[in-house]
Amino acid sequence: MEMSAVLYQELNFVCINPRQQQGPGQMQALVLGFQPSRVLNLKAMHDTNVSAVISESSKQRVPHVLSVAGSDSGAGAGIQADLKTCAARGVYCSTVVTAVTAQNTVGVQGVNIVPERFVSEQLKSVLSDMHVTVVKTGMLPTVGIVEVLYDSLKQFPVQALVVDPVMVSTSGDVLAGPSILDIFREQLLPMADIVTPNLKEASALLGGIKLQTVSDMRSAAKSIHEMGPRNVLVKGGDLPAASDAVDIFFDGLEFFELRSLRIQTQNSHGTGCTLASCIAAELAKGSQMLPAVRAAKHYVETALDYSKDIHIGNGLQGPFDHLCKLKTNVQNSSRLQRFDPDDLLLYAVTDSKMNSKWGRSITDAVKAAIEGGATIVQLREKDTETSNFLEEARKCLEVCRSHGVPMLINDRVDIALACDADGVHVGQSDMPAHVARSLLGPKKIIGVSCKTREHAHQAWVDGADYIGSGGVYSTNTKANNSTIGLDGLKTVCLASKLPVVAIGGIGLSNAGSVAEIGLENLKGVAVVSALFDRECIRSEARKLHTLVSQTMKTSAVTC
Ligand SMILES: Nc1ncnc2c1ncn2[C@@H]1O[C@H](COP(=O)(O)OP(=O)(O)O)[C@@H](O)[C@H]1O
Ligand SMILES: Cc1ncc(COP(=O)(O)O)c(N)n1
Ligand SMILES: [Mg+2]
Repeated sequence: MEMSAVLYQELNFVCINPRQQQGPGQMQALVLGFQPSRVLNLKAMHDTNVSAVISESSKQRVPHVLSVAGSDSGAGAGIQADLKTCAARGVYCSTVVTAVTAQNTVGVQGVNIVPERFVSEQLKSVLSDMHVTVVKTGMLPTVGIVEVLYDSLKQFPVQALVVDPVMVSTSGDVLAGPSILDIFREQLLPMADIVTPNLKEASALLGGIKLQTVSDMRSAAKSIHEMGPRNVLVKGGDLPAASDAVDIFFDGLEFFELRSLRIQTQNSHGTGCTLASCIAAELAKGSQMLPAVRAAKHYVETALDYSKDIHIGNGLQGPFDHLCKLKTNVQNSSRLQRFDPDDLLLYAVTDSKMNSKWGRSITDAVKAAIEGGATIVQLREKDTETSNFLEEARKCLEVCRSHGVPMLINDRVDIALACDADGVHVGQSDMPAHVARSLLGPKKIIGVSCKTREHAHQAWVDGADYIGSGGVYSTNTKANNSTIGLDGLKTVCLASKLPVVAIGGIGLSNAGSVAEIGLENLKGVAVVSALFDRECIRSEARKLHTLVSQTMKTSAVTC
């Protein structure tokens, strides 16, 4: 069973229709992290026929999102935004139109609701034939339409359901009235893998309470989670006086505060639809939930930034350009976000020997690590020739950028400069951090390996952004590396104000002990073999992410 799970995952989710592949479908659902109860109708897997799974791979089914939403004639939001988002993310998108709106940059001038029997007919046409991976919902204007959707999903189960509970447009026009709230709470939310209300929608779901602060958003996410969805994202695009765009993600156990720069623009019509369809697209490609949400937030930020000055229409709510990446080399432009110490939580460090041992490219390994939950990546390629390294670094950077994950280069400042990586990590015998800083400039991230108080102090003086401290335990990825143990790690943490990531021999068996030392500036663990010397990088990353984030949270409370 375990073996099949591993093999199935490495096939990159080719078999995506659980109705036709009940055994492997169940397996895939588990690997993707969706609870079997959500993947309706699936039978327990007793005897996975691995060869059948492999032959399925030759069919090359594409990841497919079905958008069940309203049409926006101005094409900034609704079905049109979903189609463009999925296209931009390389995912097929089919559509079931629930309403046709006459809408522009001024507001919504009219709404024509599609009769529920015809919504049902559209759902049947698509779901009975087209191997949908993920359903994303937007404007669901009547109780009857929610009912037919619920029935269709029971009849034709999919791997995940993303619910954007659209009620009011950015312009303030009502798209679905309060009459749908009960059925949302009772039927749709308990079935959802994630629900993504904005402030007004979260307030409506909770009976009209006021939501004005990030702390209110946390309480709202918790209360909405009690209605049954597996994950909740309360979006803070409309948070008053917020300098960052802050969203709160809650998976029932942990809260994550997802921040990005707030782009100064009027062209923010359709951000919610775009965010939800991008989450759906990333899930359809095999991503875990939190990395999918992070990637979607980064995509919205990048597209808003690219489109901040475009001018379409005379109203206050302009559309933005979802396909900006096709027009310029936006994906290779610099990261927008500042360095966030919380990015150190699960720090993946690559190793060329391990990748060749398992027959993987660096890019595939990095992609799997990110999809499993790695929050920052360092390319540490000691045996790769410079030209190959640069080529791979460019490919990896594309993957990292599209997920909003920072990518650093170990030691090689030249490679970091040549590919415009987000920064470097230097050891005590590499280029001094202050020299790297003067070459890379103030915006890049610089990390320094430190074993002692003195190293930590020097890193601060040199203008480093974080410290990598270790080896905490012994490791065979670094020859002649002395270990400092948990005590040495504590000494370094206490000696510095810089955020610290622990490194050296850390894996599932001991990451918990590291994370529970409970010092405020210990922000995460860096792992090499525990990810890249494993058959299934994605599932190892997922397990490590859960372990480290939960342990850190508990220790932070008790300290
Ligand atoms: N000006 C902005 N700059 C950057 N991100 C933004 C901006 N406005 C909204 N967002 C982000 O867009 C996403 C959609 O949020 P929001 O606008 O609140 O939803 P909705 O469109 O449903 O009202 C969220 O991730 C939010 O943080
Ligand atoms: C058909 C349709 N669906 C959804 C929205 C919400 O988008 P926004 O909140 O950005 O106005 C919209 N305006 N129109
Ligand atoms: Mg908005």
